[in-house]
Amino acid sequence: MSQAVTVLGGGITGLSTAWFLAQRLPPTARIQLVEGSSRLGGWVRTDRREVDGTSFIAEKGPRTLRTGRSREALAALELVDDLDLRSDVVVAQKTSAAARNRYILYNGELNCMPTGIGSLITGLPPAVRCLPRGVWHDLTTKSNSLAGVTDESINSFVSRRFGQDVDDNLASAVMHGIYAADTKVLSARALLYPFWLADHTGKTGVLRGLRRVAKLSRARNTKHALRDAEERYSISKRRMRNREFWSMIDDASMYSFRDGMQTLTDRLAHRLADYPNVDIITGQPASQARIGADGDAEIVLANGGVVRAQHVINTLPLYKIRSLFKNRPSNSLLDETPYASVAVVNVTYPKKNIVPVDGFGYLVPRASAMSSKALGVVFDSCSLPQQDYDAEISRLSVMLGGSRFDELFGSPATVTKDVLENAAMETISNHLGIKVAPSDVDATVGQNCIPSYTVGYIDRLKSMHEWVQAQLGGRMSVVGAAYGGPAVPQCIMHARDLVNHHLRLDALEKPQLVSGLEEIISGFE
Ligand SMILES: C=Cc1c2[nH]c(c1C)Cc1[nH]c(c(CCC(=O)O)c1C)Cc1[nH]c(c(C)c1CCC(=O)O)Cc1[nH]c(c(C)c1C=C)C2
Repeated sequence: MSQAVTVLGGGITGLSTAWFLAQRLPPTARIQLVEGSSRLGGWVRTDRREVDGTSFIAEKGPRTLRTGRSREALAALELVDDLDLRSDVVVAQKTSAAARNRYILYNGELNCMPTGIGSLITGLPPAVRCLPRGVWHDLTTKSNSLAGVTDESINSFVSRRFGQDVDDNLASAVMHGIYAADTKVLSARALLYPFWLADHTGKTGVLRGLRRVAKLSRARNTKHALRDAEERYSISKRRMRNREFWSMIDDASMYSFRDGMQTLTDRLAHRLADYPNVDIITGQPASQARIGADGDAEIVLANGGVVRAQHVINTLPLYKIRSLFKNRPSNSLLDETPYASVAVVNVTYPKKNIVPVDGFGYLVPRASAMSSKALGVVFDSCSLPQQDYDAEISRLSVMLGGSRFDELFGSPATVTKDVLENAAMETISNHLGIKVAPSDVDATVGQNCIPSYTVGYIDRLKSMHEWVQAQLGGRMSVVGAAYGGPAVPQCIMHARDLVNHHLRLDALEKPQLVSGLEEIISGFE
């Protein structure tokens, strides 16, 4: 058989993986992307809605991407550039209210997060007053990490070093906004790695230890000096070619596309379809993965069809990978990783500036959980007004559920739209005081959409590395939101890194001891 690589999953990770393969493999190599549902894009989904002749978008998943100089931000921007989406990009400038003002719900009021040292002079809002005390506590208290403990919850870590209030009012809110999960279960070692390391590798506490950790990580990064230099060179060439785009990005704190995030996945899907050596199979879930008689990897589809390849890049969520292997040995990451379900309720008003404050939106910390069914609200029209197309509208998104989904609304599989939409309207009325009737309300449930990196995650990731290597005789690797972080740019960067890594090792043609997790794991060493 001529070279063939199969990509399982047609979300942002699967599409990006197929794209990097198509870019780097010769045209004689077959690339087969298998998606179980009839739609590509996964959790990235932008609905177009129309009310009284006004058309607008409703973002159902991730809605903005971060700019900046991190490898992941640049990987996503390079992809946007290569897909010729530069003129579709809309940004929130660094100086905009959306970039500067982020709120936390505290005692029923919106408290604006400090943006700099100036906030100390203007006065800190009540939710944040615990922070200077917490910083002082960390600076003046020697390391109190427990000997022999290899991980702990973010709640335990933050309250041990900075005080319980800092977790109750601040850290829990931030983690709701990213993982829709509680800091009492999330891993400090996995999600706050530099801070956790600073505490565990010295006696000075977290903040004083950070300088030492930065030095260590600079020393470790020399390992990647060549790669980093190549990446810097590639960006500088792009800057020369498309000055206007890159300088717009330099001034921005986040971006999306005029017609929403799905622009990115749609363009990937269209460009992939143009490659004669890429086959996209939709509406056929993979039901089994096995080794065929000739030693190649085989993916059995629900209709009985079989897709053969020398290598399978599996981007499915862990709960779908579980069912692909008959009589498989147990694995703690596969078997024990919970996923959060989030309901996004898009609410549109026939009027501009409906929200009484300007900003990105607000998050609900644990301290306010009893007085709120929502995890947070995003002020979409304030963040990216370009997406309103000059219409007289205001768009908001209310995020519900997460770790309290079942307790508040029952099962995400059976909850009705009405229940969620009523909870969203109650949230908007109680927290923002908006009483006027919206022109459109639409709830969508993302069932099991965000993996929770719970305590012990890194050890489980290492065990997954071995488990993957043992499957399909070295002909499978994994990449996606459950490993190197759930943000879209992280998924894109890890897809690119995996393809480059496997090409270097020739692992896409011949079986090798690879898992796709090598670089992610080395980041924790
Ligand atoms: C559908 C709800 C989601 C919640 N978290 C995520 C989604 C898709 C995933 C996520 N959200 C953020 C990050 C970090 C991004 C980064 O660091 O670059 C991730 C992985 C941050 C974030 N949170 C909210 C927004 C609008 C953003 C910016 C990125 C994005 O658009 O996803 C708002 C928000 N998201 C959730 C809640 C509960 C919430 C509350 C206001 C859950």
